[in-house]
Amino acid sequence: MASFEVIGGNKLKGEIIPQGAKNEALQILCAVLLTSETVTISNIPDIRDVNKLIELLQGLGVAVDRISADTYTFRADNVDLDYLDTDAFVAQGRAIRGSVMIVGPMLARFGKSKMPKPGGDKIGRRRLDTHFEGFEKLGAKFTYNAADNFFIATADKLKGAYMLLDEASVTGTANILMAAVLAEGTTTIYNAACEPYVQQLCRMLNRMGAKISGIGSNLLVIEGVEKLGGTEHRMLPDMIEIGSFIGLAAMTGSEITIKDCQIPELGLIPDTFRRLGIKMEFRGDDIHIPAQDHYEIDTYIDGSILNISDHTWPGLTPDLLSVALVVATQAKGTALIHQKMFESRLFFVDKLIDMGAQIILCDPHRATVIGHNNNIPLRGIRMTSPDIRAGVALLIAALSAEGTSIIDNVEQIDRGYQNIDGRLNAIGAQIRRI
Ligand SMILES: CC(=O)N[C@H]1[C@@H](OP(=O)(O)OP(=O)(O)OC[C@H]2O[C@@H](n3ccc(=O)[nH]c3=O)[C@H](O)[C@@H]2O)O[C@H](CO)[C@@H](O)[C@@H]1O
Ligand SMILES: C=C(OP(=O)(O)O)C(=O)O
Repeated sequence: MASFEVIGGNKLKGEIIPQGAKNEALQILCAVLLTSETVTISNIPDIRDVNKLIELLQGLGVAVDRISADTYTFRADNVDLDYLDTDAFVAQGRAIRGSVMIVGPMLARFGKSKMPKPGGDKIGRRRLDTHFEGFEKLGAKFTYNAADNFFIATADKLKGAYMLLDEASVTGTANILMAAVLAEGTTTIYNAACEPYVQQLCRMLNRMGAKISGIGSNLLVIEGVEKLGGTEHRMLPDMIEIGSFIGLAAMTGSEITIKDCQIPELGLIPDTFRRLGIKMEFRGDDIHIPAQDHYEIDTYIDGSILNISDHTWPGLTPDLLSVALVVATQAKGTALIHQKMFESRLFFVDKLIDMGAQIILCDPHRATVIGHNNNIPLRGIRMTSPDIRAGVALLIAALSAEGTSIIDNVEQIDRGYQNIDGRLNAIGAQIRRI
């Protein structure tokens, strides 16, 4: 288990380039299974979860070539279905959440798929019903083996169908979509998730020959096609990393320019941080955050307390609430952070309270944060990173704190942030991997 030793209190200064989007990458990589032709993907982040998924694809027989630091070609012309029965596959599937999205493409192209309960953050219940109910609507037979936690889906030929998803699941929508593109006839997915990750997947599938309309909405219509071909795809910058850097700049009073952000794809993210008092300027496609000694949380028109809560897209992504929460600890004013989707994602506030933050955990979903207006710095402590986004929030807290912090279990952060210590040290942070 690796740790970070963080010497806090330094102001950072400079430019930082966001990595390619982790959650988009996990979808896009699974889609290479839909064709026997070559798919070239660029801006792939070099992070643990993505590398593990690439290893899983290689295990399945996909030919993978790294043609530059962030660009790979994939060719799934010799897929080995027997690999699904190996211990290596089970270990790889269990390691990451994104592995579940091989089920849709495998089912569509080979009529068979299985998957152990996938990994990912332990942030509350993460059910997969939406995925498998969708496959069943397309005519697949689904069995769940409770003894070893295995999901199995088979189908002779998938048939297009109308479905109203029980929830707008991000990976569920991607999975069903990847099955539906090769189904016979028309599929309609209502209450579909429409995060930029899903939009990007739709665009890539259309370039491969799929016929998907309604992209960006919660109503996707897919006319099935016989086969898909190769394509090229470039990942968007990671919007969660961009939001994390905005929060980092505010908490450390730093002047940072985040390069090439694809600002129109960021939805409510910039405005959410603005409401927490963070000033930012769009310079072309860069986001410039000036050094600010103080920032003040907005209130609503009637003077009531700001509530930052998650929602399915185009609402605010739940993956940035931990960062918003840590930012509020040094703002002037009060905010209520309401994590609606996951019931175990706010428990990390214990560590922030130990560092001196004023937070009341109202219940598992809600925390009230009373900011210090930067008058009382957080104190460095030893802590463990419970999940990827709490991990980065704690790293931001440690970088702003007085003294030295140790953050254990930084593999959680490495799941989704590429060389974060190296990149932040390059703009003035003091982080040592121990
Ligand atoms: C690999 C990947 O892409 N992971 C992301 C994906 O996870 P993932 O696709 O696993 O998450 P889902 O969208 O399925 O659901 C997330 C949670 O929200 C709940 N829910 C979902 C939709 C809804 O309308 N109502 C509702 O309450 C679900 O029950 C679940 O607890 O989307 C999540 C929600 O944006 C993100 O946190 C994860 O980072
Ligand atoms: C929860 C997340 O990831 P995963 O779904 O891979 O656990 C996340 O990216 O914030």
